[in-house]
Amino acid sequence: LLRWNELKFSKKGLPPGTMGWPIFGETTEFLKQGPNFMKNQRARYGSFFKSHILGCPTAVSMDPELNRYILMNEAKGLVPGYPQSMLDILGKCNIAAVHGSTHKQMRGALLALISPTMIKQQLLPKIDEFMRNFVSDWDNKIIDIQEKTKQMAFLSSLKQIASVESTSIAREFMHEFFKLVLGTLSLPIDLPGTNYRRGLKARKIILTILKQLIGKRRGCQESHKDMLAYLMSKDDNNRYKLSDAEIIDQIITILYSGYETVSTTSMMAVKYLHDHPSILEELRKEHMAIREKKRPEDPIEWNDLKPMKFTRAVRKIVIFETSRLATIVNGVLRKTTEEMELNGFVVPKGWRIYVYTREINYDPFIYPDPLAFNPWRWMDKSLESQSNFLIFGGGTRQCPGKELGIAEISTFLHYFITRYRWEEIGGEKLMKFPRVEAPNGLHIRVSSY
Ligand code: HEM
Repeated sequence: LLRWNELKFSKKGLPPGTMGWPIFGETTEFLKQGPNFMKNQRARYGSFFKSHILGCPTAVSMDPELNRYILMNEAKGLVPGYPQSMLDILGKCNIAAVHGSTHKQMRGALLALISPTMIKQQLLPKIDEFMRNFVSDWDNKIIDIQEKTKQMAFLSSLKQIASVESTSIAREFMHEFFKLVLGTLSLPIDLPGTNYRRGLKARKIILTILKQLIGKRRGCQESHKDMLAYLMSKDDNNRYKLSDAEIIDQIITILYSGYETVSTTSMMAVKYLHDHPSILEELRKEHMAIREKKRPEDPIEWNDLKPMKFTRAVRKIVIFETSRLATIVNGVLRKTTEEMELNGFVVPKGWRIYVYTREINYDPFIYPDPLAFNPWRWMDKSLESQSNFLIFGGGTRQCPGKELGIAEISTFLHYFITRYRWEEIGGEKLMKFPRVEAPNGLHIRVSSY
């Protein structure tokens, strides 16, 4: 069978590599060996090789030049290649499901919602209020920081989107949203009891909740200041007039894209800071200095996040060094809409392309002593502007939520480290691949500082 499968994919010009078993390909090896699978294949076949993983013939690129080309050239037929289960559940108007002018329209509408001006004037006050309340009653408790950061990422977004907080709607929405996320990461088998089926059901319930919210807003005179109000606004300030279906998928996009990225980065920042007490102390000193200039009820403002020397470093600690070392995002997926030549090889139509960026994070030439948690390396600004800095993706789909994500995580850490000290209960497993997660949670004992 292995031989037969290799022959089936031995068309002239394809990139080198192996395809594994019919149907299953090399998925088991990929998931079991993790990053070593990719490293071994690269050692044998070079930085551009073929494989068959997660249900699709796939060309894997670990070549920096080629990665850049792929990310910049969506118009040449290199469109997002996320799994069908994900697109079914996230909706037809989801940003990863649309291309060309529709993508421009949806991305433009999103950028207008989360621009620096919007963050400064509207979102940060909401984030601040949310974070200070969210961490307010953790004293003397044992908490699962993984569970808490997941709730934090979701509920903070929901507050920014629809000013909904700690109500029964928020709880129901969160419950369904967690099922939706699981569904997007599962095999698309639509049978009773599968995560995929549950995810589709959760989408239906979420649609009903959002339609009711939109209907209520239309029926009342009260004015709101949140993302939903902006999306629904008919005045000239809103250049992008979206249909209700588009508004709903846009909201699901915002919730989904900022969920695992923000929650996992926050959890891992708490973990790394716990493991590096001297870095935590330095960080805390600076944050205490911000607090001392304020009354207890004063919020964190844009200016607190921007110019201060150390807060700049905080941004980097939480986002860049944590994302680099933990590799929150292993890479991004594209697919070919037609047969094309890449690096002198032929990639057939419909193949998936895995722009696998994980190994860049541990390249000792870019990051000396790459396995050390050393936030100060990011004080050298040129690291961030390098073309192989792909923590937030690159090209036409580079993350539009970068500043918002940074603002959320920074504010969370501000309130957490200025109010509390914490210790890990210890001994809990932490997985780094294929996703960063603590299968049994990450429990910490929190006490006031
Ligand atoms: C630490 C936080 C974050 C990280 C590491 C991160 C990372 C990424 C990466 C790697 C991509 C590229 C995906 C691709 O090329 O296919 C991306 C795209 C995207 N991100 Fe983020 N992200 C973060 C936070 C956020 C937040 C808070 C939002 C909220 C709105 C967001 C919204 C998006 C959207 C909508 C896209 C798709 C853009 C498009 O297709 O045009 N992200 N992000």
